[in-house]
Amino acid sequence: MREKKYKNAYPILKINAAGIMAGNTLKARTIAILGSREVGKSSLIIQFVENHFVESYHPSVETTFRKVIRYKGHEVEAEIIDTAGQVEHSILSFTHVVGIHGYILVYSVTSKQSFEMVKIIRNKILNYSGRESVPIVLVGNKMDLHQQRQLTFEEGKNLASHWQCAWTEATAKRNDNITNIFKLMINEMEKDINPNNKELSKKFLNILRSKTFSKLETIASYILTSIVIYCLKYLESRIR
Ligand SMILES: Nc1nc2c(ncn2[C@@H]2O[C@H](COP(=O)(O)OP(=O)(O)OP(=O)(O)O)[C@@H](O)[C@H]2O)c(=O)[nH]1
Repeated sequence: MREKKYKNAYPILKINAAGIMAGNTLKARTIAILGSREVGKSSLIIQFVENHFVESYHPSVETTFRKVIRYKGHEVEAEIIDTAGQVEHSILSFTHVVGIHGYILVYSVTSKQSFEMVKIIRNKILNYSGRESVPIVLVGNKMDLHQQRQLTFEEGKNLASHWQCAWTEATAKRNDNITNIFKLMINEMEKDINPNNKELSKKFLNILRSKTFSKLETIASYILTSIVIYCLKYLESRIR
């Protein structure tokens, strides 16, 4: 496997343990880009960081890029990890969830298999992190390849609404929606760190629902057990 060389690439995987406030507004955020091979992960990053498109394909070795992103009046120092494409036998390691603030999960609109792979990857992330949800932007790349499309716009959109995450289609080749992917990512990460009242009440309601549910189950099984005991005692007294 050849290692790609890029202007702004740092051939290291040094991950911050948490978001760091440097000065007043500069925040550091670590983003991992995951997905099947050849879906265009490196191309998306290179287009975003270096403003050009790489036509040739070389399988990636993990590489880290940095870019300062301006977002809602703040500057975010993004560390973007370009991972090697995931294949069935090598999906994700534990290092991909340590110190990562957000995930860009990429599929190609020309590959159903890559769409299935993002589902597997998300499950792995949730399992490793032990969380019910993490900040995710789902990206359907290669939207310029109309003739080769295997996935509709709606399929991507529906999956994202099921996961309650951000989603967009994009094309690294035509440079469409690339900056938007990273703005969506920052938005998702900020929501996760500073949830607004609506999101807080949603989370609270979910907890309440699950607690109420388990409470109801306990009460129901208590009542049922009491009835059975009462019936047995009644039968016993009748027999005597
Ligand atoms: N038509 C088209 N081709 C693209 C697009 N994005 C990437 N490609 C091409 O798809 C191939 C794979 O792109 P990469 O960026 O290397 O894919 P990757 O996901 O990083 O691949 P791995 O390193 O194996 O994980 C390259 O030949 C790119 O030129 C796109 O938006 N449209």
